[in-house]
Amino acid sequence: MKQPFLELRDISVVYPCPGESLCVVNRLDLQLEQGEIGCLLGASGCGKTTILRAIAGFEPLQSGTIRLAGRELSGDSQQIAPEQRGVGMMFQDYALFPHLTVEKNIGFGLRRWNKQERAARVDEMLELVGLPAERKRYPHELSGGQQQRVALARALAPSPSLLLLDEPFSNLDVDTRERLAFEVRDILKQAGLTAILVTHNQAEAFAIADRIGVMQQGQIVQWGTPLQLHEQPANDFVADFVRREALLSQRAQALVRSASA
Ligand SMILES: Nc1ncnc2c1ncn2[C@@H]1O[C@H](COP(=O)(O)OP(=O)(O)OP(=O)(O)O)[C@@H](O)[C@H]1O
Repeated sequence: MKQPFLELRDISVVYPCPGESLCVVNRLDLQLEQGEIGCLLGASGCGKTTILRAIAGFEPLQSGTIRLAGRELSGDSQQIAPEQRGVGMMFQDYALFPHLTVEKNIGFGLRRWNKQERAARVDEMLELVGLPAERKRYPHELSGGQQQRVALARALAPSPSLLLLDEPFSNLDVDTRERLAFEVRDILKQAGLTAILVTHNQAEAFAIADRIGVMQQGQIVQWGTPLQLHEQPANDFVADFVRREALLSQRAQALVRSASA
């Protein structure tokens, strides 16, 4: 039987707290095929970031296994170090180096590459995110949206097998975040990358994801396409969550229209 590209099987993550332990991720399953964009959507504190940290190797599992591209990353038998997982990360605060130009920021993870290969890869990434003219600028000379595109280029440059995006748009204004969500989807699809995005913003999830997991208290209540969540919510919690934002994103509207055409 064909294995999924990314598989989280029955994983639990527990934080030690004074007097008791806090089970933040509770026997969770998740599967993603190569080239798919998954999204974990849920209220603050439901465990979204913890799942990304477990995939990246920063949080040990209490139980369960994480496999990527046929390799066990975390499980009973082994715990691969974060830098050996082939997993890239991108966060909400850009985390760009302020004293480095755009091209040096993008090339930062390629220091072991030879000079020509590194320069060619940086050029390719600048083209991909549409910023070749900004290559000599410093982060403070760019808009928030441009900075986030540099952060994306830097995360993609070493060709990770999987990209994790933790609330990447939350520091941006509403118009920019919606536009950038669509742009990022296009860039990821062009690069053929498998990715997981974490957000509590439904419009963002619908704009970017092939599959969305609605989370509640450390579990995924429903894992489905945007259309499935919208048309066949698994229970009242999912229905309320999906309905909560009165205006659906443009993509959700387009999906509903094309399905009923
Ligand atoms: N290192 C830690 N030690 C103890 N508890 C933690 C730790 N990190 C997170 N938690 C707790 O675990 C729970 C889940 O946190 P997590 O950051 O995964 O949630 P989240 O869904 O990403 O929330 P948000 O949307 O606010 O970022 C929260 O109750 C949080 O307070």
